[in-house]
Amino acid sequence: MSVITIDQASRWYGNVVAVNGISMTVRPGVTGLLGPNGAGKTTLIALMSGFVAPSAGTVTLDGEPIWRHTDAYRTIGLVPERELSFGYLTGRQFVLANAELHGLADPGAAAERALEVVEMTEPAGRRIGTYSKGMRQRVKLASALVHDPSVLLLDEPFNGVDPRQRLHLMSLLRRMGAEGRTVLFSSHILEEVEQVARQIEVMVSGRHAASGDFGQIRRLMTDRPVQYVVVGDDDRALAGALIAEPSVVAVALRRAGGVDVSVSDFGAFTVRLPQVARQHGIRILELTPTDESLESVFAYLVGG
Ligand SMILES: Nc1ncnc2c1ncn2[C@@H]1O[C@H](COP(=O)(O)OP(=O)(O)OP(=O)(O)O)[C@@H](O)[C@H]1O
Repeated sequence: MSVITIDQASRWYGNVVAVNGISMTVRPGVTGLLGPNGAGKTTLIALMSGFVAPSAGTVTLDGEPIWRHTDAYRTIGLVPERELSFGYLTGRQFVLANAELHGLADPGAAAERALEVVEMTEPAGRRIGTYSKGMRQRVKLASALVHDPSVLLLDEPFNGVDPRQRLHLMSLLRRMGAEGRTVLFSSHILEEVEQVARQIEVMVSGRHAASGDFGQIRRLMTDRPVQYVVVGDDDRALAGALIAEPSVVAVALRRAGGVDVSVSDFGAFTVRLPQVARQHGIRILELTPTDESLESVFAYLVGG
């Protein structure tokens, strides 16, 4: 069982601060590192895998600093975001080369075992250049697993992977976590993180913006001002009734039909909307959130 502890860690490149005073603990099981592009996820993963040194603060594995610590490297497997540039090698050759680099006693057996875990034994004799995106991800995962690490770090592993392969990868990560490995993966998609991770850490603009299980993060993201379009069978009456609600901060009739509603208290609004409609004899035909993009959620978290 391995634990990564990040304590007030920062990393800057010239005057760009990629990671800014982050403290978090990554324990066995699956953790999702959620944040928009450029949030510093790749840099934080590089700090955790010992690829870059913190400019300030510490990053430790079971109490030992990771940077320049060979034993830590033997415990960590990294699946980087970048594409494999070894298209001319077969999957098997690539995984075997990694097994040899680790100086394993029986690299051949280790490579076969890792290929089997990711279900790539059959296509392993083909060149990587002929693989689909999902297959390339699985080969990267096999090479990260070849030395049986207790920590597995994956940078955007689901990017560009088709839905079937995505489900396969998700169940693999869940299994790794259930086996007691410390698994952390980054993503900019909340739904993706929710499906796999027990613990979610949110990063925005280099900072640690939130931490919790998916229920807590979901609540945090929904307890924020939200915009809706509500369409009823009498929009003017609906607008009049809604503006009297304390959970509503603004209403506007839309030219195309329906009412734009700004809501300050999402929970109260969802309870009150059907009650208000019933009281005024209005039928609600449609209710659509209009600013559910993750960017607006992140903007709220940073501001808040
Ligand atoms: N080697 C580097 N030299 C200079 N700036 C860098 C370097 N690596 C990262 N940065 C900068 O640090 C910030 C965080 O980048 P990082 O790649 O860690 O974010 P990210 O959350 O992984 O984003 P993405 O998902 O787009 O890769 C960005 O502003 C980036 O331009």
